[in-house]
Amino acid sequence: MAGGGGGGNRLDLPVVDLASSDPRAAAESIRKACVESGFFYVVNHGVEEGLLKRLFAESSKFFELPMEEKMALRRNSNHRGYTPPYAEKLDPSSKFEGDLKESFYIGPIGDEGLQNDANQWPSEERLPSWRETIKMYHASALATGKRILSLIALSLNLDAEFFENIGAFIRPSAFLRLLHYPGEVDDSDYGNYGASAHSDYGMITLLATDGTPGLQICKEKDRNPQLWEDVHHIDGALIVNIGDLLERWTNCIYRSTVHRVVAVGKERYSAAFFLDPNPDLVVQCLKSCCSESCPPRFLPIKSGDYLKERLSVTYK
Ligand SMILES: O=C(O)CCC(=O)C(=O)O
Ligand SMILES: [Fe+2]
Repeated sequence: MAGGGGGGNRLDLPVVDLASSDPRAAAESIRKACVESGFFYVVNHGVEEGLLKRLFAESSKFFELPMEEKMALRRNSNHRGYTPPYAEKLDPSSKFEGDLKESFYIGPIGDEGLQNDANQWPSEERLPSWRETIKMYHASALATGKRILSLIALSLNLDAEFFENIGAFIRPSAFLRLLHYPGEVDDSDYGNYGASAHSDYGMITLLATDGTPGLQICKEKDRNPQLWEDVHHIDGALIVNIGDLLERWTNCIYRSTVHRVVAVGKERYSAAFFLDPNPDLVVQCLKSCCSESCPPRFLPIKSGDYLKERLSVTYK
């Protein structure tokens, strides 16, 4: 164990079958999960097992490149590209220089001609099947994310097409973050985190991991002492969690739960897909989630403005 908070209690989160013939029942189980912890699993999610394997293989090929090659693709002003270890601190109050992980961001993928594509890609000579694999995974995760959001809409007694109809998917801000956590760490990093405590910023996150433990959630961040619970891996399932924008839409009925990744002394790979709405979309409390006695807790805000504000405090 390389420090970082130790093991937490084991959690039993619901497993939602996306191929269920009873979407109302699936939506009901999502509602319960979103109210209780903001985390659940999905199975029969439509992302092929072979594609996930290829994604992880390509991810490790990238992170194994020499540091100067990775740094040549350093995160640009459009928030795409490579971030080295220690350059990002998800919990700004952490006493460490930065989180242990290194990561690579791929944003919405532009047209075939790539004129609209602000992404950075490793060269095809170096990693021949990288771009194709990432593009396939991005598209597949986006399709799955939209299906989950239609169930989330049903779970809020809205039409299944609610998010589509308000324009959330016109130019969705869909970012894939490949993550690599080191195995052994130096003594000076004793107690540091792979990813320090944070909530996700947008609508939902779809998380795939290589099965290595480390992810923990804290359902009540203001409780003293905090209770951190392990989110264990289920083969074939993706982990889904609610982000801040859905918490704002639902006036905190659905929870954007704080989570972190502790160092477990073993190398770890994961891929987080953040499905966030069109940046111009105004996010405001749903009518069904407020009343005179329970007024909206947040002012309406443009999705893009909220995400920018949160990102600006995360990076040095
Ligand atoms: O790697 C993980 O398991 C979690 C990553 C995460 O929370 C994030 O990237 O926002
Ligand atoms: Fe996260």
